[in-house]
Amino acid sequence: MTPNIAFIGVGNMARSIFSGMLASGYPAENMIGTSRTPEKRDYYQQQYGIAMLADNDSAVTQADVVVLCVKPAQMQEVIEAFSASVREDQLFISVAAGVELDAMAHWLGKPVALVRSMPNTPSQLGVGMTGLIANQYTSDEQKTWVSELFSSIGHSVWVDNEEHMHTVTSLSGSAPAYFFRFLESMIKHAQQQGMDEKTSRELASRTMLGAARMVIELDEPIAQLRKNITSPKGTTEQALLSLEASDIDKMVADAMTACINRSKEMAQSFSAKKP
Ligand SMILES: NC(=O)C1=CN([C@@H]2O[C@H](COP(=O)(O)OP(=O)(O)OC[C@H]3O[C@@H](n4cnc5c(N)ncnc54)[C@H](O)[C@@H]3O)[C@@H](O)[C@H]2O)C=CC1
Ligand SMILES: O=C(O)[C@@H]1CCC=N1
Repeated sequence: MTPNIAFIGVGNMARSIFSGMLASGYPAENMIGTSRTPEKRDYYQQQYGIAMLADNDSAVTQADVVVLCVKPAQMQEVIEAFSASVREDQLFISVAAGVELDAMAHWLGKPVALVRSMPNTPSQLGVGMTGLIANQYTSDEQKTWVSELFSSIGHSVWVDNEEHMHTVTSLSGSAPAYFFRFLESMIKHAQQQGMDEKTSRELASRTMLGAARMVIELDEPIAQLRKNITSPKGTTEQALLSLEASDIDKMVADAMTACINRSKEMAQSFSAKKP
């Protein structure tokens, strides 16, 4: 039987997950979403055909699996408000950055299966990348089901140490934004050279896609793929020398460290809210 899934707090991430699931054939009649905003409820219900409710408690009651998609700062209040309706046969999956299993288990108040995930927005196209970790009440069967769920919207990896979720956030959860930012700079510069936005966007973004596919599909070191493009005394060499002069390793390490530090800071502040 297909499990009923409730998405608590439908926004960017919930939409990315359920639209990917719908595209891979998960039935809309087995999905419920919640939102406090009437316009959003109407929009998602009409656009995606899933039932949209205002009441989290009612959505949780109807669900076999509950996907918690509110912002990290809202998680405690939202979970505690429906915790009386939690059943021990349910599976909870959180997508929130920086909210640890321990804190969520405490707010849920019962020994329930709980998975912390860190997905990303490419999930909406079925090419997401998700990091996962489960608590001690999650069975192997439930873990397999969760792997299958995230496989339907891309790829997933389990980590065995929750500390690694900070690194996952910096490598895949937040990272589409770094790549978008890099593309924005490239497209802006091409436009400064007089090329129109549409043409520059197509050239740069299809190149990013092609480069990523080469890394994934060809069994070659990334440095070798780079060297294959870099003719001695050629054009690429000059671009790469310029990136090295700007200390690209440091720039990237600083950005990832800032992401990791914020994730750790959030984990600390949410766990501190436990009595
Ligand atoms: N956007 C992204 O790329 C990623 C986001 N995440 C995580 O996903 C979660 C959601 O992020 P976004 O979707 O970007 O935020 P969002 O703001 O687009 O979505 C959150 C939604 O929750 C709704 N909401 C707030 N309080 C509610 C309540 N009491 N009852 C029902 N709905 C309520 C809001 O109206 C909003 O539509 C966060 O915890 C974030 O850390 C994780 C990975 C990637
Ligand atoms: O920026 C954030 O906090 C969320 C988590 C990963 C991507 N977006």
